[in-house]
Amino acid sequence: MKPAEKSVITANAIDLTFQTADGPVHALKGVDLAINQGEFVSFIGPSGCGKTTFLRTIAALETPTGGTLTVNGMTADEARRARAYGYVFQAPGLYSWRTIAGNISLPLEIMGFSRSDRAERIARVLDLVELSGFGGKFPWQLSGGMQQRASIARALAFDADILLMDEPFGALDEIVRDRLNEALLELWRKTGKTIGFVTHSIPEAVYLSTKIVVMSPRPGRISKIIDSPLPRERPLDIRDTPEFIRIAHEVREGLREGHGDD
Ligand SMILES: Nc1ncnc2c1ncn2[C@@H]1O[C@H](COP(=O)(O)OP(=O)(O)OP(=O)(O)O)[C@@H](O)[C@H]1O
Repeated sequence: MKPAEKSVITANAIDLTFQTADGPVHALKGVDLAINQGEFVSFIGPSGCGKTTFLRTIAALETPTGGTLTVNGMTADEARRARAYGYVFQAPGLYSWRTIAGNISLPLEIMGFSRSDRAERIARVLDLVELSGFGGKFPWQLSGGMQQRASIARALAFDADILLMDEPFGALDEIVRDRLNEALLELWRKTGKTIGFVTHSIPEAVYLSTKIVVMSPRPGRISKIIDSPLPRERPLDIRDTPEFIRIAHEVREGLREGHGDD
């Protein structure tokens, strides 16, 4: 097997049922997926189809009620303890009383990195997200897009080779989102990380991904997996090409089919 084809996340028949006061909620049913090293995988689907739950399951923030999941050959729980991934939430979640550098430093402090190692890592990740020079600022001094870049820097600081991102740009306007999409692709190409990315946006999923996982609700399941033939180098205007429009159409069809049994 070529190194590029090594599966880093493997899900087999994952089921997850939440017990609620109103009865069981089948958030995931029979989810099978292999994510290879260096892939950029987007999860798209209507509200409630289990995108966040699946990402949280990979990160051992939820425990499946059935099936098996491995991350870097470990259980999700072992992978979490081995710090196999960074996790980026929808809201930047930066502490207002800490500077940007201080926010990035916090998990590193908890993990016991030395002061000089922390300083070196903070400088490197700020550079990666193009925020060099902003380390001394407080979150409220930065725009929403810059704050989200800072939260990505925080997730990158301990060098995990997997990055899990739950709709990180959902709250941003389209122009800022375009810029961050470009920056994220650039970062992905530079670092070779494996990325799992939740989105509601078809163009965002098609622009970013090597693989698009279309999900459908009740119960949450994968209805279609689309491997993108687009090159890894993607200027924004690739969105006007027939190939891009064809893939976007395929995703839209997948979403429609997933709704067929509603
Ligand atoms: N902790 C929980 N307890 C009970 N039900 C939950 C819990 N977390 C999620 N659910 C339910 O599981 C289903 C899947 O939710 P999930 O948040 O994963 O969907 P999603 O596709 O990410 O939705 P959205 O796009 O709105 O974020 C939903 O019906 C949701 O209400």
